[in-house]
Amino acid sequence: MGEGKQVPLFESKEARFRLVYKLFASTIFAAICWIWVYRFTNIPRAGEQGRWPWIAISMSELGFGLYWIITSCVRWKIVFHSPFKQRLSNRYDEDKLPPMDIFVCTADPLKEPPSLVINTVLSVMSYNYPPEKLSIYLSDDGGSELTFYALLRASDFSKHWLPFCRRFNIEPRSPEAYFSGHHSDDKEWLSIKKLYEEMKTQIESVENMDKISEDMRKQHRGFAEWNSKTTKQDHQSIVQIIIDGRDRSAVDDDGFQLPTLVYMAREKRPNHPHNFKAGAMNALIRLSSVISNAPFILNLDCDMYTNDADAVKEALCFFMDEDKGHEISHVQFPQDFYNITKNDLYGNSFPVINKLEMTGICAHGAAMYNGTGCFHRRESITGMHFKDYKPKHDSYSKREDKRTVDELIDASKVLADCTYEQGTLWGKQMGLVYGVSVEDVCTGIAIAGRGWKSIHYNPERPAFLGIAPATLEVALVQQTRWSEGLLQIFFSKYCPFTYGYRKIKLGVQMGYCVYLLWAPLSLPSLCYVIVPPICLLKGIPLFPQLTSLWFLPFAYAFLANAAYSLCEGLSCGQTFKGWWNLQRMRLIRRTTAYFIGFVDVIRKQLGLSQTKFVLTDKEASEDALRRYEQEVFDFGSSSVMFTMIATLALLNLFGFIGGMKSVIMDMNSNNSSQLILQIMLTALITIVNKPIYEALFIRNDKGRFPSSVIVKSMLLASLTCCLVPLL
Ligand SMILES: O=c1ccn([C@@H]2O[C@H](COP(=O)(O)OP(=O)(O)O[C@H]3O[C@H](CO)[C@@H](O)[C@H](O)[C@H]3O)[C@@H](O)[C@H]2O)c(=O)[nH]1
Ligand SMILES: [Mn+2]
Repeated sequence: MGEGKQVPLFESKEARFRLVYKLFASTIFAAICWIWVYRFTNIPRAGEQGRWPWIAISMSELGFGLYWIITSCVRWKIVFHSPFKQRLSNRYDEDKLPPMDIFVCTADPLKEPPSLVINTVLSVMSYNYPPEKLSIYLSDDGGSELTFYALLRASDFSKHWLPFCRRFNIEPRSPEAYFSGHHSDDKEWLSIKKLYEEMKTQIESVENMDKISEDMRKQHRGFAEWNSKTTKQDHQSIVQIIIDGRDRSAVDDDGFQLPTLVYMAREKRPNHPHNFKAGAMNALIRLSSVISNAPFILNLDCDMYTNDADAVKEALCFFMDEDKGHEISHVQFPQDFYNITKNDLYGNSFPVINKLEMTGICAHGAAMYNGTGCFHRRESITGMHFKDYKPKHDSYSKREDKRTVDELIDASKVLADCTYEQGTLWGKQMGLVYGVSVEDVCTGIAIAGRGWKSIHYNPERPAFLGIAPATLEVALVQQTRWSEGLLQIFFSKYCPFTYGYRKIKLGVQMGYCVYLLWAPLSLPSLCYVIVPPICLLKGIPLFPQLTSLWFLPFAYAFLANAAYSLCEGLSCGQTFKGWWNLQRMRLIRRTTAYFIGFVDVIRKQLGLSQTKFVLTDKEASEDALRRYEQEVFDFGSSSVMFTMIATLALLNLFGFIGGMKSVIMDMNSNNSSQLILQIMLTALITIVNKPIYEALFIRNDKGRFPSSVIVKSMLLASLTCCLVPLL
């Protein structure tokens, strides 16, 4: 304290050895160009056999090559940021720290059980931060009195939980996560555990009954908001201030003030589009500006509990740095999950994305906003341009709002009404952007375009942990929504290249495209798994001979890329098997979810369908959970995507068998030696797909393919093979 120029509250370090990467990447690029030349100079002449497959494969390789260039962009420069929370504590007394508003979003008491939601809420209530400066808002798009009931119970429990957390300085502070990982015989410990179990049992029994008894209803006037006509899609705005942080009697067992706790279910009417999470967030931004109006906002999904009680302080180090803090709009922590199994069968976790790619984009000044685990500056998320922003250097004194709770509720309710946004800029230039199903990424682009800088911060210990999809179907549905929403952004006015022109650095524009272009990536991928096996069956060669010089770039590009990606995965903490599993999931995603996402975007562009948001299931059946934990594929439903997966796997198996047959029967001919690379490709796809054949032919449990899928895929694949000779 007191030194002339103050030491910074965070530092940024550039990763070393980038030159080595750049050299290596140049060699791959050379190989890619060589392949392009080969494709271009060897096109079969019109009328010659195999002209169209050749053109298709060439286009795919052009697509893959261009995409590769984008992905290497996010690896060009890597910058790691680290905050100094001790310096923050030394510099600011507790009462000088800024208030913080925390938004938790939930949307469905069945897919997101209230017992899960309140664990997230309790974890953020118990931050190592002055509780009177925290205000927690729960947005319930499910409009469910079960969730409201659970939140009431949690507010009672917090009176015991907060002192317990403080006294024993425990981690993590989600009671469920804490108790499932710790044991003690201490008396106080056992008694708090008992209290938690009691609360949980009660909440779960209410969840099971699916209604609130009259007795319980009498306990809080808030229940009067629900009647027999209230449904998820049709109800008035409900706002309840469960704990008023200004109320001197709202204290925990140790006599410390409790954080403010607010429940909100914004108005829903069947004829009003509610814009999903973006709509909920915008209502929260307005509502909180009346009730607490903190300068910083933390946004969490309801399944993301905080795993680091100091996360708020760490984030503030970035915002409050005297030198650079005022330019920063948001600090994004990576999405990590607590239910990832060792080898991550469905590739749900993103170690390489979190550690490398996101830091690679951020190195150019703007971090993606990923919807959860993100701290925002209120002005920037509301829509202000950086150039209009006047940093406030005064300390953050407590707001003295003399209004009563009822007055506050009345003043804020209208802000959550359907009609409030009509004729305003909300969803366009204010708040989160409407109209795309990945509102978070789009909003991040909008904010960067307004001149703000932002930070992606990946701490050693994950600061937030959520639930990853436990079944393949749920995982693919989520990937469909993402790929579709991301491509929608590319085609919208927020396309980084046009919207960001001269406003966002080229590195960031390209970096975003790694994700925005997931959906179109499905086209070359599909081509690569369909055309080669079909051509094999017909004996049409598509790749150079083993003895030809042209073989080299193919071998090098493939092997060097695979080796690099393996090293990258291992260095980011993946296991070898985890990396292998991810390659399979990439193949599956690109040929199913991304393709469906692509088709949906085209339909939307043509005005044939509307934006939707399929909520990710946070619960799975016991049977499904067992398979998930044992890392056994779950194909047990008749999704279209499963038929696609099985058909493509069979097609490659048939292609491989057909190719082998023709080589063996025709050992010495020139043609068969030209087919070797193609056979190797189908063989590789077949090896990667091993679990799919098992689920088709060998397995007997509920996770195998349903017979309808087996029949359909067999028919489709064999029909294709039979039709080939006619082509
Ligand atoms: O109408 C809605 C729909 C969703 N949500 C909430 O949005 C969050 C994200 O939904 P989820 O089904 O868990 O989607 P994910 O794919 O897991 O979420 C990621 O991707 C979304 C965009 O597709 C972002 O909104 C999320 O923040 C980001 O974590 C959850 O808390 C939901 O409760 C709402 O509040 N209202
Ligand atoms: Mn989620």
